[in-house]
Amino acid sequence: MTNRRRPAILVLEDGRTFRGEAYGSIGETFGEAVFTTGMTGYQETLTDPSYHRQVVVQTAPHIGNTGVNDEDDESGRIWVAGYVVRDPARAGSNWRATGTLEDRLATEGVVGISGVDTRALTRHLRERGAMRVGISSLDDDPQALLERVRQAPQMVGADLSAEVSTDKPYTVDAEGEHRFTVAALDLGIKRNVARRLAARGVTTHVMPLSSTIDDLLATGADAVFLSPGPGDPATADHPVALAREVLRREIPLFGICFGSQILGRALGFGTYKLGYGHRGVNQPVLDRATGKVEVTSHNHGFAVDWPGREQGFRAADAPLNQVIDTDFGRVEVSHVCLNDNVVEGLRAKDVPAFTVQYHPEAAAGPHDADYLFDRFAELIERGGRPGTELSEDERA
Ligand SMILES: NC(=O)CC[C@H](N)C(=O)O
Repeated sequence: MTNRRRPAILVLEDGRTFRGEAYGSIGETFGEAVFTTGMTGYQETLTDPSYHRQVVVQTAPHIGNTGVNDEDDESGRIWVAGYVVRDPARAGSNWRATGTLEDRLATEGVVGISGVDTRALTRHLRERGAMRVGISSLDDDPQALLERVRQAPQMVGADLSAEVSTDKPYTVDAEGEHRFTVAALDLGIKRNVARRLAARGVTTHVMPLSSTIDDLLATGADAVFLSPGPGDPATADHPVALAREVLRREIPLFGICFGSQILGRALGFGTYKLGYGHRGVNQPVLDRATGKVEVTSHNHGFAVDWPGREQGFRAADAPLNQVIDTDFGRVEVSHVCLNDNVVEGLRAKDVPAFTVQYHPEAAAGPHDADYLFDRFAELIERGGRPGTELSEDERA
């Protein structure tokens, strides 16, 4: 099912237009245009629920080379609202492949465009910021499409958790001997989170968005996990209230990405929209406690606001021992992005909670940050005594 020769157009909300060819499904789609710089892992990107309502631009010029397979999905479907590539592989080939990427996009109704100068498009988004976009292989009139783009919903203010969360709880069993039980609030969880926990003897109960604190605790949870997910964290009032219940009870808490923004809000910080976000697999992050730099996978358009940011204060410049007093005691910035000083992790000192804004569960990697799942397991093992998440080795 190849529609490669049918013309398609891409129109950004500021009117910039790119012409290309239909890729995937024929049709029309709208969303927030974002670029990702990952050279690998397109299947994981496409199936990551955090990309719900986003039109993803791949800066890597060749996409689809290894086809798609039955093992690498991060959820049960493709979530991106649209897909923009430069030069799709004419054939997908890999020992694990079960089909081609374009057929899968078409089967799942994902409208894409190929033959676009994705470098020019990325530079535009980097200069002007993430914005709404439309792709059409039905209508060749950019002006008419532009009007529809401008009617599409914005990402700021988008409350999307209910659209991606599981309807019913389900369980992912520990591998080998069971050590701990974690209740994971599903705001758009990726499969590899539960796998990384399972590898540490953790049984994970993945819980729907509507869960109450009693529902979470009824699983027998030793700890709570707040998942990544799409949308504007400023809208996530129920998860924030739930996180505050967890903090109040001093139950160990770990969160990733959207989960990190929710912990930030639960502690009393705001969140804000980044110009064009961080999306890719080679973002340098400093762990301020150990001084180590890790190369990490990111996918976020919002971040936790830090006192003084708007006046030019950079979290990375804060003295290592600087803590901020919150409703739940002292908190420190544990991780920062070395590209732009965005807050990439929070650690509470008086309650057992820590989070990162990036993806230690990243598949296809990198795996530098996998140690964070060890820190979580150690925190649970110590009965949630806070402020000591560093392992013996890291403290030495
Ligand atoms: N991957 C995520 O959890 C993304 C969180 C949030 N939707 C953001 O864009 O910042």
